[in-house]
Amino acid sequence: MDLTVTDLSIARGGIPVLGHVSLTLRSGCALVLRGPNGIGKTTLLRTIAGLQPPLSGTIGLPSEDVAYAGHADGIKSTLSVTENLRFWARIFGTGDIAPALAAMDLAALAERPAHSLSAGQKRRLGLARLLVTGRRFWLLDEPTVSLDAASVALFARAVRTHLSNGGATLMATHIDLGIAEAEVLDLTPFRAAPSAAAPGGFDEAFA
Ligand SMILES: Nc1ncnc2c1ncn2[C@@H]1O[C@H](COP(=O)(O)OP(=O)(O)OP(=O)(O)O)[C@@H](O)[C@H]1O
Repeated sequence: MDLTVTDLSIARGGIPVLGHVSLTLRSGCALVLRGPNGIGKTTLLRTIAGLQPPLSGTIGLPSEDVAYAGHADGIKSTLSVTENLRFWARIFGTGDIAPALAAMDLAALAERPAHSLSAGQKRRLGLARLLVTGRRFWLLDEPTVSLDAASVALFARAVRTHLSNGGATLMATHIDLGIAEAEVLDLTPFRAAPSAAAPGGFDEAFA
């Protein structure tokens, strides 16, 4: 089954940001969301991930098949790298964490408490989490923030492997991951017309 988004309109903090977005993401494919700061890339990913409702339109996807990696890494700081991954493997009902440790070059850091990792190492752990979910559709918001060139290359390889195993990725990123088959969707033409904020609308508890 594909991930389909049809005629979706979305808001953030009560203010419409994007209107009438449609896209399809098929197995084995990567789609990159582009557009200027504030256009609504994060809001679109959050909506597709089910973290907020759309204003209108439909999202057709098997929600149990989606893994979302947002700006926060979702790491438990008092647990070690291994314990973090085992925790997520249990949540998602998967088993072996060794391939995820290897893919994101975390084996040497396996017993380190997560709070002692550098920003880039934490990001690698957050991305390794995707690998233990066993989920087919990865929704990724700026996945390469804090990563050095070698780690970006590791991540790009993990994405390519995921695609070749029938997975798919929808990601917002400003950098070129060198994934030849990736398509690009520029959200600029879907910017919502300016309108008044909904009553009480600006701030959101869930930023
Ligand atoms: N917590 C929030 N409460 C209210 N408005 C918000 C909140 N977070 C973002 N916004 C606004 O929603 C709009 C869309 O923001 P969003 O983060 O989706 O854009 P983006 O394309 O991901 O931006 P960037 O490239 O800077 O990450 C922007 O105008 C932003 O100011």
